[in-house]
Amino acid sequence: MKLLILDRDGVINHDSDAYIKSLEEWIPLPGAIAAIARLSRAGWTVAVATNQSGLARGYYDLATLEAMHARLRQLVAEQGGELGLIVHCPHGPDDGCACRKPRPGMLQAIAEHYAVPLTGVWFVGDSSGDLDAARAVDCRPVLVKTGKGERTLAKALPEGTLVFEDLAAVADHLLS
Ligand SMILES: O=P(O)(O)OC[C@@H](O)[C@H]1O[C@@H](OP(=O)(O)O)[C@@H](O)[C@@H](O)[C@@H]1O
Ligand SMILES: [Mg+2]
Ligand SMILES: [Zn+2]
Repeated sequence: MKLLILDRDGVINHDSDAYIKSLEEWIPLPGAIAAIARLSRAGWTVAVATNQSGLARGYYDLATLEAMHARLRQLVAEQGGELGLIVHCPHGPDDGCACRKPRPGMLQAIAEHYAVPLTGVWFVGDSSGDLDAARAVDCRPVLVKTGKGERTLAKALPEGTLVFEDLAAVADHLLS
């Protein structure tokens, strides 16, 4: 099974230090929807693992988050693709959950859902927590320069991290 796991904010859609708090604020990055659709049409299963501490912080509710994800699925479907499982961590930094990145709980949940091993599966993110979560379960850490990627690139990267301009470039590589 060709499985690719994506972070959401800063990889699929624009991110903001003020959080993405509404459907109107959820704006796909250039080429991101097409990248997911291209991969899906080529037989890849594309899943998402996203921290959403804004829920715990009360910035938005679950219905709003689900509206964003319904819009994401709709946009991918309009380009002939299908988005796989979306897993989110609703907790805050002090909740001590197992799912908030850099903990790998969401990656493990995705692997269990599809009954596949995580070793070598690419996890594409824009933050250090994404890369560390990948390393924790032997996924391949992949950094994109969108979202917080340039800030992340300015720091030391986990061994083996691959770097791409954006999600479109990741798709181009995987489909080449
Ligand atoms: O990149 P993913 O995992 O899809 O989602 C990140 C968001 O949940 C938010 O995560 C927050 O971090 P804290 O949760 O406050 O540490 C901040 O970085 C926000 O700018 C960002 O929008
Ligand atoms: Mg992100
Ligand atoms: Zn959590």
